[in-house]
Amino acid sequence: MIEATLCFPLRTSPGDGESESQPADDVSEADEVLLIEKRRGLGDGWYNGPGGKLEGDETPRECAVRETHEEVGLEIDPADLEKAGELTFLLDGEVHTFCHVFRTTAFRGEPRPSEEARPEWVGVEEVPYDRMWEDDRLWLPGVLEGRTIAGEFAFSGGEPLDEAEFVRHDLEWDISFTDDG
Ligand SMILES: Nc1ncnc2c1[nH]c(=O)n2[C@H]1C[C@H](O)[C@@H](COP(=O)(O)OP(=O)(O)OP(=O)(O)O)O1
Repeated sequence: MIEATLCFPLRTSPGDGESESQPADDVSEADEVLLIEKRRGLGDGWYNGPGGKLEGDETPRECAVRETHEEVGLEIDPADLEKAGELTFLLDGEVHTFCHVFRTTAFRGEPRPSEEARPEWVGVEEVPYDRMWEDDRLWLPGVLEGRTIAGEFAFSGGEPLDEAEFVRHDLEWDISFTDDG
């Protein structure tokens, strides 16, 4: 089983008379989310949050910080990540990937592209779900509203996961995580 992370930085778009966007004080104020267009690997060409697989003995929180920095250059204090979800992706009845989802309104730097990803700020009401994993439209809107989710998503048809058929899902909202990563 692969253990992976996704991270969704959120900010407030510039108001009248302001030239720059600001990190939001909390999720309810945020109206833009940083997505990436993936340039390689699983989900190549699709939009997603920055993230990827855990390496060595790092924690999910450390992984989300490292992947966000590697992919788009933002710096995040691990303590500023809020655990928002636990997603289990099944392929042909077996757990393929367990994914920890984080969001944050506190980060430093400006996003820049990398070999792995092209970053793009998008309005939380304009997320391009037709260019994302099919399951994202089921859970990401709630995560961007500040809710928590435990979800199970079943795919069928063999590897690779991003070419398999999405067949079933089960969602539980507003849960407290026993382990916040
Ligand atoms: N079904 C679904 N919906 C939404 N997001 C995902 C899935 N399946 C997934 O695997 N994912 C996410 C989980 C991870 O964040 C990425 C996949 O990670 P990947 O790009 O393979 O990991 P990296 O460590 O960045 O890869 P390399 O650096 O080794 O290329 O997609």
